Amino acid sequence: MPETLITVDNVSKKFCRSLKKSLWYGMQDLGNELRGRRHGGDGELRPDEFWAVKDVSFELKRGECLGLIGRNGAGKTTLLRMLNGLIKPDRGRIEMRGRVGALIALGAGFNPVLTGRENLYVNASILGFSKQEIDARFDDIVEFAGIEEFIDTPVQNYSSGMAVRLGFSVAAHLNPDILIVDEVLAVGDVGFRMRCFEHMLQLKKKGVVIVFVTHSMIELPRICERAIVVTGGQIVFEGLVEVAIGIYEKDVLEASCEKPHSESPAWIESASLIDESGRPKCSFHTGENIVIDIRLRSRIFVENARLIVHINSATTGILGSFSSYHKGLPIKVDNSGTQIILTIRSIPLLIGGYSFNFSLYGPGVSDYWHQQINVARFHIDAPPIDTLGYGLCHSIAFDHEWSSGIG
Ligand SMILES: Nc1ncnc2c1ncn2[C@@H]1O[C@H](COP(=O)(O)OP(=O)(O)OP(=O)(O)O)[C@@H](O)[C@H]1O
Repeated sequence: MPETLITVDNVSKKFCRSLKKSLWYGMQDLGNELRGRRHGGDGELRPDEFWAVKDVSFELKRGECLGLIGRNGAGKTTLLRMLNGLIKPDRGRIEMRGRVGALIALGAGFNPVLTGRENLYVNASILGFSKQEIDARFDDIVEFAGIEEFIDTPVQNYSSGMAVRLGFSVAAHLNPDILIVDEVLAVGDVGFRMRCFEHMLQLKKKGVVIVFVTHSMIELPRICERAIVVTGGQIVFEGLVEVAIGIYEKDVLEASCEKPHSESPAWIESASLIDESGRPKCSFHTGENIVIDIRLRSRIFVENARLIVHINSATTGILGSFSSYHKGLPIKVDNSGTQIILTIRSIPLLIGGYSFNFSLYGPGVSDYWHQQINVARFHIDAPPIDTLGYGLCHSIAFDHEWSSGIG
């Protein structure tokens, strides 16, 4: 049985929205602790306090990689900071067995006035490495970070990308048993991020436990099989990474149905995805046709209205657009309603969550009438792996083929 390296048992952390109250509560808690009483952290919330992390439990064994995903402010960084021992939970227990390498905040753990070299030695010696051990690893760390020229420059003069390069390199090269990586990695350029992923995969093979926070649903399945979705500080899902991504994307795609302006002559009444028999449908496979039933209505008879439809990925934004005007379809609308069918053939999308934006315009350039954002949501299910050809990845399935020959 692989050894459990991280145990998080019913952990909660609360914060206070008001700085003044937070200072006052801090003093109260300290007084209580000195008098040997339980501090306020154990009890219920006091005015202006809220749970940033609530009743979170999970375990990670050697060689496992856990993705932590959730909207902004969901509590991911707070959880990582507790794992790294930077802050104490108010309730619950965290056990970390082994050496922890962490990249949590930009430049975290670095003293800005010290050079990259000095910071590297300070960090490594805090982790228990002798000077000889650091000397032996120094070149690898600096070479991986790709900042040889700047290693004797004070870290305060580093760009954010350079600080992240050094931070990751130090955390990942000092024989960690546990590696904690926050989304700061996103600051690095694409080439560096790819090298980080390669390195993380190698560490994982060696049995290192990785906890990885990201907003990139493309990167996540590359190293994690399991993920936790956090909403409002609580775990709403723990399990297969593909399922977790679907749940997260549903949470991210907030529909916004704008009310039509009172002076708009026409508006979008509804837009829904249907199958061949006209029944609602929201789950598709790569290569299927998608049929959208759009209903418009107007106060007066209008001719030459224009409809523009955008297709969105939950994680990468707008992927493409369809314009009735550019396809030469003049739309007529009256107060008995108009039905428009848009068929998108052989949808070239891979697994993930998607939605549409609909914008209705009049015949004039500035006749903006009505818009609905992130509606008609749908999901592309995992395609058979042989049609995908390169594993699980949230993106577009390009029609392609390979050939090879010798000489
Ligand atoms: N020191 C603090 N004092 C008060 N509130 C805090 C503190 N640190 C974080 N918070 C709050 O706790 C909540 C969770 O923050 P956290 O940084 O953990 O979210 P996150 O999931 O990492 O978000 P993001 O994806 O934006 O980085 C947020 O409402 C945040 O404002």
